[in-house]
Amino acid sequence: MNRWSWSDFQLYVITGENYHPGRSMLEVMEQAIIGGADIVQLRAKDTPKEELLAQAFALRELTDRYHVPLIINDHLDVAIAVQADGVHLGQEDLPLAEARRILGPAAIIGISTHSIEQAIEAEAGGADYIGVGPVFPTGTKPGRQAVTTEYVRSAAERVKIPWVAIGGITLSNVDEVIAAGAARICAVSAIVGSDNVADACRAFREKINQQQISQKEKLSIRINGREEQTTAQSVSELIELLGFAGKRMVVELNGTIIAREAWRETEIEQGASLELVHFVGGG
Ligand SMILES: Cc1ncc(COP(=O)(O)OP(=O)(O)O)c(N)n1
Ligand SMILES: Cc1nc(C(=O)O)sc1CCOP(=O)(O)O
Ligand SMILES: [Mg+2]
Repeated sequence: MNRWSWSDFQLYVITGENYHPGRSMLEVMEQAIIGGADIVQLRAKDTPKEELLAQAFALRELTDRYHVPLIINDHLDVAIAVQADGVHLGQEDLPLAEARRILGPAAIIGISTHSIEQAIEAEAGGADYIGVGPVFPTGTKPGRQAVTTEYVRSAAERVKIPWVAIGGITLSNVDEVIAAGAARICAVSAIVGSDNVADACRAFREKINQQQISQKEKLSIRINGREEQTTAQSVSELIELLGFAGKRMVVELNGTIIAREAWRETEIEQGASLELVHFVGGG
């Protein structure tokens, strides 16, 4: 069965009421969902509990209508009261083990991490996903040191559970974050502060999808012992892309010499190993 699972999410949108004066949290988040937010978090740091609870009930009703998972930031009691799908906890919030004990195995528990050590600890502790950030400095969390795309790169290499890049991510810098290995993006200001929230979400999703398509199309191969990525599908295409077209070459593919006449129909597959010898000069 090909069912969507919450962990397939690509775009995670968090509320940020200060960013949209004159528009309600609900209308902004509905636009975010229409534009493609596939997971939503209620985060309202300075809102009194009673008001927060009312917002959570309203957002639960909205997210249920669109079948989008709802995460509550910090407050387990609110998450339980509104039957949210889970909670998001920071390094200084309730410990993960306590939250799991209270919420049970079905709840989605996300943990903020700011280093690979914290990521590994959260993964080992049973987190369902982690936040990786802040990638860039952000006014939403002023004074926090940016972890840079270096941490995104380490997360891409080492974290096995779903993880989402967060912090100062905009349409102008998201390509860098995706190029560093992020498959999931989270944003507050760049989305809820946008004049057209739905279009902002569409644009984020488009960027995530574009990068993933081009990553998928690339093959990892070895050329003369070096790891390379290529879009070439045949030996002749590879020779052209490398700028050797028309040159005198010997091509060995996976230990077999390939005659020039066979270059066009000889396919290059994932993991192929090539030795390319280019003869310089005459004779
Ligand atoms: C998806 C996601 N990642 C990180 C955070 C930040 O959580 P925390 O460090 O607890 O900070 P506050 O949001 O509580 O100020 C998040 N909320 N969501
Ligand atoms: C809430 C939050 N947590 C972060 C973390 O790194 O843990 S960064 C962040 C702010 C994200 O907002 P914006 O998209 O406006 O930068
Ligand atoms: Mg928190």
